[in-house]
Amino acid sequence: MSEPAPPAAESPLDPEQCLAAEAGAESVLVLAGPGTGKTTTLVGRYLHLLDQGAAASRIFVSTFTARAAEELRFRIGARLGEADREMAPELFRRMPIATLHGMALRLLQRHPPPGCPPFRIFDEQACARVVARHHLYLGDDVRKPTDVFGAYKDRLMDPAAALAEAKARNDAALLEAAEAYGRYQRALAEEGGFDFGDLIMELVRGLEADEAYRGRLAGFFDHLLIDEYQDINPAQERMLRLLRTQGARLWAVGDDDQCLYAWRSADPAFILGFEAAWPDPALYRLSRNYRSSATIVAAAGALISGNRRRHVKDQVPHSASRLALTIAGLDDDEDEAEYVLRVVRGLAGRGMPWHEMAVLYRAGHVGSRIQIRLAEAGVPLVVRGAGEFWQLGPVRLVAGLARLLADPRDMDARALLGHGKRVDKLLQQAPEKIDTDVPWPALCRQVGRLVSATARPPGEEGLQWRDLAFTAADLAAECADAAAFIALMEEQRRSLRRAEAQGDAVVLSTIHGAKGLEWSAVVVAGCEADLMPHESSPDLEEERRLMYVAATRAKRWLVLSFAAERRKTAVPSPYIAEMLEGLDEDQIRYHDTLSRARLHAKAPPPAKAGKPVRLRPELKVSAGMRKGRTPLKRTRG
Ligand SMILES: Nc1ncnc2c1ncn2[C@@H]1O[C@H](COP(=O)(O)OP(=O)(O)OP(=O)(O)O)[C@@H](O)[C@H]1O
Repeated sequence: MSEPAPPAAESPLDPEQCLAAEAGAESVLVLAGPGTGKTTTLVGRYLHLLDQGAAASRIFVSTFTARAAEELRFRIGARLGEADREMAPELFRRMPIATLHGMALRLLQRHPPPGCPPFRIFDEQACARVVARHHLYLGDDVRKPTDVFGAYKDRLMDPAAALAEAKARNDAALLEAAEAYGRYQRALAEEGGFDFGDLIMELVRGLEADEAYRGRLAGFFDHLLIDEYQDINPAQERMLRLLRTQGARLWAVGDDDQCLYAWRSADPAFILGFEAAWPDPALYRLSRNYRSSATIVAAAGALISGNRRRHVKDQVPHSASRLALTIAGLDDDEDEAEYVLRVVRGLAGRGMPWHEMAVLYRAGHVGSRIQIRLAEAGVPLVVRGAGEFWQLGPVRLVAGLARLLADPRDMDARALLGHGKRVDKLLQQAPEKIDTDVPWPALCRQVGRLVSATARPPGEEGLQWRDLAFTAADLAAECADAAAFIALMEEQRRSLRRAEAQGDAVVLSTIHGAKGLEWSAVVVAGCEADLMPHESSPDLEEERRLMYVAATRAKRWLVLSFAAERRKTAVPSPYIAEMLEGLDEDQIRYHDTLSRARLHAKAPPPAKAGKPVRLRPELKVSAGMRKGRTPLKRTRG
């Protein structure tokens, strides 16, 4: 990971933040909305503890991601530097600031519990290989097997407990999952592997089983400082409980409205029930939003008030700015990418550094067209989450297979396809399913359909897979022939690398990847009814929280964009209207009259005059595919 940029000097804490930072109770929860300075207060708490004589090595700080841990370490280091209290580098490096998984790993490696076997960490790919080797796929096409096994671990259930639950409920799908889980754990054990979920589970097992061991480990810490407490799951809560048995104080910050990880067993009940769950509890609230304009605070507040299961929080915007929120209703993803380019260039023209801008989206494929367009136009960018478009699994399969079918001697195409069961299956089916005697664009569309249909993983990931496969097929079909496509790919890959190499860059990220961050200008792209809330999500409150997190990353400029067609006719997300409810007319700006019409129309108006209208019958080729696009204009920008 690259080193984070030096943090800006931090402001002194306000009175509410000071009270929270200096709280004396045994269990403290600081409950507050976005931008109210929770992380800032956590840094303040840390410094306060040092002032009180606490040793840095005995203050454990947990963050949600490893990147956040590094940023926090940096922020604390900078504050100590400002106060001429620099730490010895070795001490600084060893400060226990990590994710809860990271801390479990550290403890297991340095102080293994009695009976814990030596282990290697298996990352996501290694775990997927175990699943493939042992055919641990589940009949239910909704969730990935490793997610299902992970969810058991998040609830501290071993295979025996999973089996008992399945039998008690007499549920065939649960039984299948529990049996597969048992085989997965046996396979991991044979290879001496621990996956991520095993770390906390093993540590908890050791702490629970052995009182002396528990006493020793719990004796390491006097303070546990937990950021993003809303995303804690049962296994993590248990770990904290056990690490407190020697009297460590718990100090947590969180916002139930930003709980985004229910699918990883995060449970807002932990933050909602904090006071009943911990000894000598004290609740502190922060009410001043230092991040966002009055407009953004009002719009986000109106949105989140639609959720029922939450703590209601009043927020006072520190900034009185009523700068308007912009709504842009575009024709399609290509038009949206072009629009985003205009927005970022416009802001850069007004002097805003690139790194103060972000484009956020619910589903990775929404970002792909934008990623390519910005890179092509020479805008420096970094992609968080999914990564470079041409390296993504389904994209490589489409590009590789289309090129290989067009020219069986194209060795680069073979390399692009890679190897594995999925590739074998595709190559086996291609001669039967694909007519190679058709022009290049039609060939690409057939390949897109085949990749989407045959090689798709289950669940939401499968929907993303489908969309990425179709986006890649669309881009390929826009070229005249395979040679033109190869040239396009190369040029775009080069511009993406060039764009990434520069330090000052626009961030493109999924909303999940934007947690805890802030930018002066944020475009939330793909605000459409089937993406926000996502069509595959059963939890509408969590979907609204996602939109809330996206909107509240913005300091001054917030743009919500939607397309009238994204492979099929699309309608705006209901969340846009919910946000506008909180605003006055002067706080809303429409990109153009069509955007206003599209937002308020019962049936979406047609595309702008002068643009070729994509005909619905073409969609019959395949749900989700479209044909007849104009060639990518190589001269624009
Ligand atoms: N007392 C203060 N005075 C001025 N600015 C502040 C103060 N406290 C926090 N800020 C600023 O407010 C912004 C948000 O702070 P921070 O990231 O700590 O909020 P947060 O509550 O953790 O947000 P989120 O929940 O969205 O992650 C930052 O730019 C921070 O510098």
